[in-house]
Amino acid sequence: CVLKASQKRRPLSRLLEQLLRNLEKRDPNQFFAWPVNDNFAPGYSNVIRRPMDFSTMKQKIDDNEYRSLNCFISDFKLMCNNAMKYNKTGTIYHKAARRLLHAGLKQLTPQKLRPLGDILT
Ligand SMILES: COc1ccc(OC)c(-c2cc(C(C)=O)n3cccnc23)c1
Repeated sequence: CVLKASQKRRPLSRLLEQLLRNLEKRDPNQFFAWPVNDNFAPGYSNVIRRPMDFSTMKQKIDDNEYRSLNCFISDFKLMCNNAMKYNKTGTIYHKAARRLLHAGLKQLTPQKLRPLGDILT
């Protein structure tokens, strides 16, 4: 039988896409959906050396750039930490990043991921 396109994806890619969708739900304002634009964030590219956002993470999944779950989690943390570095404490972006990081890492604990089986090993 012919596998559907989604079934042809590598198991890790399908897992990461599912995890990404769940993380994106924690960003209702879509502050993290796209790369931060220097026009809206003056001097951003001078302060943040390694920008990251959900659309870039999705592209990296599609390009099979993530060799492991840990690499995926590192990019998620980078994205949140960038926002907490550039934006002052108390700003909506700093608060959104702290909330997103906290909620996201709770979804990525071994207890939550163990049921997904041995594709993580
Ligand atoms: C107000 O609406 C938007 C829409 C998209 C954004 O980034 C993709 C942002 C945004 C996202 C950020 C972050 C994540 O630092 N940011 C910082 C300064 C100014 N704007 C932003 C805001």
